[in-house]
Amino acid sequence: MSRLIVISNRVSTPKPRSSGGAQGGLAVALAAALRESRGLWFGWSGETAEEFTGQINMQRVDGVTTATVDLEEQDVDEYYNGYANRTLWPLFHYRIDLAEYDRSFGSGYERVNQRFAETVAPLIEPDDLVWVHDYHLVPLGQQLRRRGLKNRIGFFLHIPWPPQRLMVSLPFHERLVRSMLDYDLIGLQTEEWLESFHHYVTRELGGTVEPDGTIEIDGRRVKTGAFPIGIDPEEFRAALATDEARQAYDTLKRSAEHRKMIIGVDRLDYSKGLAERFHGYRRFLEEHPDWSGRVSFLQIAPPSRGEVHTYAHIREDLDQLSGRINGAFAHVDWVPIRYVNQGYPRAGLAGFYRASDIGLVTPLRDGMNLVAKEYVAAQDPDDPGVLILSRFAGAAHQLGEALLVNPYSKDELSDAIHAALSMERTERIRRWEKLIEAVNRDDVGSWLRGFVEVLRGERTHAPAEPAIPETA
Ligand SMILES: O=P(O)(O)OC[C@H]1O[C@H](O[C@H]2O[C@H](CO)[C@@H](O)[C@H](O)[C@H]2O)[C@H](O)[C@@H](O)[C@@H]1O
Ligand SMILES: O=c1ccn([C@@H]2O[C@H](COP(=O)(O)OP(=O)(O)O)[C@@H](O)[C@H]2O)c(=O)[nH]1
Repeated sequence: MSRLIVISNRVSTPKPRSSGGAQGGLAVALAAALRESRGLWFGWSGETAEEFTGQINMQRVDGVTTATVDLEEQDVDEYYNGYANRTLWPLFHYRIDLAEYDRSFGSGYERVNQRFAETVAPLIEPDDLVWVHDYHLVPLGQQLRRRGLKNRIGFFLHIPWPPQRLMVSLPFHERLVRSMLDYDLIGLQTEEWLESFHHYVTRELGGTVEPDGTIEIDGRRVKTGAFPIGIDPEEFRAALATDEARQAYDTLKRSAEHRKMIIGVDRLDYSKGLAERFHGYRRFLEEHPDWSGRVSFLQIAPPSRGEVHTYAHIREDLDQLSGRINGAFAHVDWVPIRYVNQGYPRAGLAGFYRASDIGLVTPLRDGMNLVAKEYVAAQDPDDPGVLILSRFAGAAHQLGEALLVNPYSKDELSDAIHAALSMERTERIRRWEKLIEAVNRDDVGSWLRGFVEVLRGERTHAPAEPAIPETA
């Protein structure tokens, strides 16, 4: 079997199983594939050095080899904080109003992609299968080809692909997309993003798309497909069975004092629709005063990408917004919103999800959203909670039995919260059974196998995606 080489901006260094170290499903699944193929995971260490030396820090933990490099501060500013998170992230989440372009971001991005390529290329053997991840590394395949690599190289984008009319607002967009033609396979999360990508390729590059998703441009053929990422439901249920999860469950239940609990868990990111969610909850409190003191909303929002100014601003906005809502509606013995700017380990989150009657997952745009799937996996089959899910999250394509909402509409959010709080147990069970079936079916293992089999040429194209229902 050929070795798998995974390349991504961040590398999740495995924690020894003996230490009981918790990791996300993605890291666990990739680690399993890397272990099986005796492969390698390469990326940025998350650290900076005064000068880029290309010195690789190799580690081998539980049969998984990781190789990381430090970047210069200027690299981090221009590549990670700059082009990746100030240019591509907002644009790809349809926020051209927030997208910034600076020539230095573009050159920093190219420089880091070149540095990654020159550092990792000597570690790659002729039979290896190379899998590049995400918007930080779009041109990496091209850089590897320039260094003579003939291997099969695949690329998976974890975030949405924007409509062609937005994509063209990116300076030098054609150059970026043409660099992708050096991959053998390009994967997106859903058919919707895949369609946008195909649309761009046909309209802007004059390419053609064959029925199996292969694109052809100037004699070059690249396979494309939708591969929805998932969680590892078994691993998540195991997290739920730990003492840490039980403690988290008890703490939240005790603090709720028989009130209904609503939970949101998101990185502090404008794409997650947190302000709109708070406004929707406020609308619910205004429209349903009978629920005053009988429901509590816990929003967990760990800070993210704090060096990017748009992220610092949302933090200030949400502090004010939650304060205003609590000021307007709280009683001496009840606050409507508990807003926590801190991250929790997954086992703790599993307990919090289980203790909550509603999972409120309302991003304005999201490649997938694994929190939605984790919330479903954590529920009690005999008395499950209700998932309220944005129709603009990739996860809505698989989780059509959630209450699907337009996250921009306060009214829809308010109505959905009311419907969820009033939903009969039989209806909650009926919906949850469909949801858990989808979570189990489209799990992280089938995502990984699906992509790798097509990249290896063992399968011709991605499995078909079930149609998204028109109504919730
Ligand atoms: O590495 P950070 O800058 O701290 O950001 C965290 C990750 O955010 C993005 O996640 C995406 O991937 C998820 C899994 O496929 C998906 O469910 C979610 O919708 C996406 O937003 C980003 O794409 C990752 O590279 C980051 O590591
Ligand atoms: O305090 C927290 C908040 C989030 N997460 C995890 O971070 C991931 C978030 O993934 P998602 O796809 O929902 O969004 P992203 O942050 O990747 O855009 C999920 O696995 C969460 O369980 C976590 O471990 N602790």
